[in-house]
Amino acid sequence: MHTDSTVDIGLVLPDLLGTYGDVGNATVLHKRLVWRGFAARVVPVAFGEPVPDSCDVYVIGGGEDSAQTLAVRHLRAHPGLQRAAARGAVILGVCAGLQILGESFTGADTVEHAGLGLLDLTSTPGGRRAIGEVLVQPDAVLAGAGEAPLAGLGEAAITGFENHQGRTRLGPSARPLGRVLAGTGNGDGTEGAVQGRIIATYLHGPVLPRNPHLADLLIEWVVGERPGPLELTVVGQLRDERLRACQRAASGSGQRASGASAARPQRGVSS
Ligand SMILES: NC(=O)CC[C@H](N)C(=O)O
Repeated sequence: MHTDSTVDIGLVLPDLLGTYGDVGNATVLHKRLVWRGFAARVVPVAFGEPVPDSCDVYVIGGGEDSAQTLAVRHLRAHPGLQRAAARGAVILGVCAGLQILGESFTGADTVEHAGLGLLDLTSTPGGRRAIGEVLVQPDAVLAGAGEAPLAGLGEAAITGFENHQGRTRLGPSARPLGRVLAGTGNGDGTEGAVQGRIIATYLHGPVLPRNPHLADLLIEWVVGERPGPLELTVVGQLRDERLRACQRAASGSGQRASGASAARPQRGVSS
């Protein structure tokens, strides 16, 4: 159980990394904590400010290549996030955030930029921009032989919206968040990355309002116990609507990812 009185949610560089409402991920964590009776606050960290290492959980969103390059320079110059990760802080990275948390990324400038080295992954530009709805089957269901399922995430599908040029290759220390059933994700049939208490994904939406089970997994890691259920009709409606849109994309178009997952049966896809 978390012992401090207040859960601090670090909102990392929302002025640079906040495309598609990604800052809403911090709002969702805050609300879902407060509704369960936890004291919580969002701690925005603006460009130019030092990065505190004291937060319990950090969210870092997406952005265009130029903003992403500025952001990584800032985060390397003020390594509070890296110190927090070393003591086990929970981190959610989205799109540019995913790439920044990795070992390196190459953007439109064709320069390889060093990342923060918190995730064993590298990102390089793909052939065409990946844009559209994404449907992901969590590895909790489709863990490979010898792989332990990602405890706490359950079988429910993850949905989101992607818009990125980068493709990401995971190293042996990271595992994917799931398998792509519609969309592109990492570009090899997998989506996102999990390593220790860090989860990263290409999914905007933002991802946490659309996937409350993912929000609650992060909260479980932060507070040290499984949070109780929240019955929120509007959240269920949003989830159902976005799942239907993703399933249409999965069954219809040429949006499917290249890679093994596209051929996998859609067993266990649930909300
Ligand atoms: N949406 C994003 O965060 C984009 C990330 C990165 N600039 C890319 O295009 O791959």
